[in-house]
Amino acid sequence: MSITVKHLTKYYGQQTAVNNISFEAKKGEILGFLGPNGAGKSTTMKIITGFIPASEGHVEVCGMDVNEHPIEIRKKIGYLPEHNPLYLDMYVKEYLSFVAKIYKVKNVKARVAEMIQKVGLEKEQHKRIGALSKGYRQRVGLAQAIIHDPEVLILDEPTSGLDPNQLVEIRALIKKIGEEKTVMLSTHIMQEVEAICDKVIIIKNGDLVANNTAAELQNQTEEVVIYVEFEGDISRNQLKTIENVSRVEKISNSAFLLSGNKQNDLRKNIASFAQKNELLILTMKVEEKSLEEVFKALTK
Ligand SMILES: Nc1ncnc2c1ncn2[C@@H]1O[C@H](COP(=O)(O)OP(=O)(O)OP(=O)(O)O)[C@@H](O)[C@H]1O
Repeated sequence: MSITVKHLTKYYGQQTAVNNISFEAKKGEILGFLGPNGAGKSTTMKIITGFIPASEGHVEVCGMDVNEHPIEIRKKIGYLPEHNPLYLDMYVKEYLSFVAKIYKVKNVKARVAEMIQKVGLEKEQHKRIGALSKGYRQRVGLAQAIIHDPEVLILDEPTSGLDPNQLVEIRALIKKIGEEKTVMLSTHIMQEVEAICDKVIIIKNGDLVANNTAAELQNQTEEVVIYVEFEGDISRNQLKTIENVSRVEKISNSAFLLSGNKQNDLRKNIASFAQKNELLILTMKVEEKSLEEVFKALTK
């Protein structure tokens, strides 16, 4: 395992920020770490990277305890903190060389040039960091996180505040990096998880509420929703009489969303209802429950 977290708890004074959570990430996996504001994501990431100590529990990175091997662990981890603490007065190349030297990277000049190319900073490489846009600062943050070729990358909200184009580019970059490394990234954005993550962990008020693949999460719900469109107008009340239909939502006079329990195949009941009432069905399809809705249900 690249990351093993067992019964991790963190108290800040009286407050329990992380409450007895356990999870693992395999080598080469991209793990999405989700939760509402204040759920405990940054706290967990800071403990994994060895920046703050746990109150209780055990964290291993690449098979090593983070408390027992703090220096070794830092060589194996690349970390992009939530508030990417860049030195704004330094130039891009100067800063990356500085970081490379801290990590005792061999052939600093070549490595910095390689990172600049990898994260797409060629055009901005001679600028002062303070003069860069948010998206380019994030790229500098990513470059510093991978400059020492770590096995594990911890990225705290790497795409927050980016414009839609930058978002797509940074996601693609993370996905590419994830082909070789284990990545754990925190986010509020469900689509991000759908787009790049192999596994999803959701926390709420410090408690772990889900640990699944994105597809498993989508299937977790008991409810099925079916979109039906009839040839003519039909009333909501009529549709409510269909066996096992628990909810009817009107889209138009002839189109509705019918909900029921997954256990019952509502489509058959809808079809026989239409037949009995001599109605013609133009469209009938099962609606995919979005991960966004699953997230809302688990964290409300
Ligand atoms: N140094 C600290 N001292 C006291 N309380 C803290 C400290 N750091 C975090 N907290 C509290 O711990 C809880 C979890 O915070 P954390 O930053 O880990 O959440 P998060 O999930 O990363 O939130 P966000 O999505 O808003 O960044 C919050 O209630 C926060 O106020």
